[in-house]
Amino acid sequence: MRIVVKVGTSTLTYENGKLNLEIMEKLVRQIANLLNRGEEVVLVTSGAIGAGMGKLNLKEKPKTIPEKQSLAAIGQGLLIEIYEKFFNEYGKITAQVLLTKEDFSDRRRYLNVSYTLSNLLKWGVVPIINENDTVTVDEIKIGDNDTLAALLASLVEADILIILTDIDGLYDKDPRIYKEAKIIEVVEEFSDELFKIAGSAGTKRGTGGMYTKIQAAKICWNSGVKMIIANGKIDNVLNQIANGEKIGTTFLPMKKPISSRKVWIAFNAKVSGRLFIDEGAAKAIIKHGKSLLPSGVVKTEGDYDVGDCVAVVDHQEKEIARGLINYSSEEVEKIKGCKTHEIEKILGYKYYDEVIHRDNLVILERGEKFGS
Ligand SMILES: Nc1ncnc2c1ncn2[C@@H]1O[C@H](COP(=O)(O)OP(=O)(O)O)[C@@H](O)[C@H]1O
Ligand SMILES: N[C@@H](CCC(=O)OP(=O)(O)O)C(=O)O
Repeated sequence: MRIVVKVGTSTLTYENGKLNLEIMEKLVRQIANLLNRGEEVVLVTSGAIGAGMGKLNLKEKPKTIPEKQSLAAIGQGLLIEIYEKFFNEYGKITAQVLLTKEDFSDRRRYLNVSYTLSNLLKWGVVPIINENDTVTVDEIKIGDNDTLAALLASLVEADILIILTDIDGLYDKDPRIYKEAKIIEVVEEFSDELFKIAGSAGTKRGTGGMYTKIQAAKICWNSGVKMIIANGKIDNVLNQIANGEKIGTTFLPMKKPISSRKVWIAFNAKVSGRLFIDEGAAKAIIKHGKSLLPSGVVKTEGDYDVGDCVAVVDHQEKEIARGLINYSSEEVEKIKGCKTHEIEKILGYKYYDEVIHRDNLVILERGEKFGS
């Protein structure tokens, strides 16, 4: 079994920002044991900024980017040093991998990451992954490790993503506000409605709270990866999950997940522009699985080239699909609203009949993404 384990800052650090060595040691021991059982494990760890704060005795997370990036640089080294020490005790080898959004959005880099991780796993090494906070600024940032872990789980085609946090799972209401909140044991079918019950981070140290975990669940659901949110403080939590015991909240994957290429288009590719389409075209691509023809395009926005990823927007300005486009923005500007047989007359050439072929189109209806 291939398992991605994500552990959050709220679990790894004490309120004073210092690392919780006991939790880290138990986590490493459990992962080492999973390896001994023959499982493959990728560890996505937060805590660099938190550990940096602890080291400098800062009580509040600083607001400026250079301060946060400096803290990440200080804390990341510390984190890895401790993980290495503990994994060494169990004779396991680790590899630090720091990623940015571009490693996911650039298809070549994406595939390279995938080959390297596959190789590390083949060698029985535990890749320890975090976002490269020291070099990423907002525009090229994934921003939270729940999403990063889900993208990775999809990339390595994991069987399961386990998100360890400081609460027992997803509650039907934010439990800090509602005392009567109940834990949800299983989510069989992902729905965007789930975002409504998600509150923000539980501690000043965490990022994103349940919202980003639900975002992660959406990626996993579409990619065919099971996801579990569980409390990182439960004894032997990873082994219990690997044994199939019911713990926390389980999100089952979609029965017919979308292909890995379409997952990449939907969740990883950089969106370079927007195509506004009419109601007829929206119906044709959503209900009948058709390609997008120039006749349905009403307006184009952004500067994109052939092969770039664009968002497809309906008459209510709702993003309903994403796809790789067959024409540049300048060409689409000229052929929008035209019949396919007119393309050649207008441009003097024709690459394709379709603006986006259905094989390169992922539908995002009601926020859910489906396709073949
Ligand atoms: N519906 C909900 N169910 C469970 N926890 C929630 C919910 N809404 C908000 N939370 C908060 O999310 C927190 C976990 O997210 P976060 O603090 O970002 O942890 P981590 O550092 O592990 O990512 C919980 O401690 C809880 O207070
Ligand atoms: N990459 C950042 C953590 C970002 C993050 O998502 O944090 P968390 O919500 O604690 O999982 C760090 O190492 O500090």
